[in-house]
Amino acid sequence: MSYEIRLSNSRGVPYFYNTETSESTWDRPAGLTEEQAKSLPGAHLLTGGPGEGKVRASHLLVKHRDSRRPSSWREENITRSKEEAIDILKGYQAQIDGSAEKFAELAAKYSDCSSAKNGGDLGSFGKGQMQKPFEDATYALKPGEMSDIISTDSGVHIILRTA
Ligand SMILES: O=C(O)CN(Cc1ccccc1)C(=O)c1nc(-c2ccccc2)[nH]c1C(=O)O
Repeated sequence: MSYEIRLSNSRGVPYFYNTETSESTWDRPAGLTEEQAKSLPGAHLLTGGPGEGKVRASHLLVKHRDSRRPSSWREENITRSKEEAIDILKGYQAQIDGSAEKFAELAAKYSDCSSAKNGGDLGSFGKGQMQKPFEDATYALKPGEMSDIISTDSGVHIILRTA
């Protein structure tokens, strides 16, 4: 029997879809353990649903030549080293000095992420949606707190958790 987890558009909650019989069930089908359900396609939909486990964050991303995509709205071809990117981000961190307003102002001006146009705001997300180092750092923050500098395949970031 092969299943996958899908998100119901009408109810905004996940359901189990049997890919052989095309049957859908809200509850975990008999014979499918909780452990097995966690490894199904779409299993990330089982946690971090609306209101449950979701977080909201903004970030300031500085890319470098080893970023997976060393290009951004700010700079066509990013050649700075990771060390240079960290130094630049440390400069912003000092200017921000814990201020959410300053964070949004500098993210809008300097972030290499397309979210710069929203002052760095990424909106809400649940587990399994962002790169793991980014997700872990965000979930470790309380709302209103800022991370230290973290690194992902995209570059180096400072995160402000907002909800
Ligand atoms: O890594 C890649 O191959 C390209 N990406 C991924 C990407 C590209 C566009 C929008 C979101 C993510 C980025 O480099 C990237 N990652 C992010 C990102 C990383 C962590 C959390 C949120 C956004 N933003 C960007 C961007 O250009 O705007």
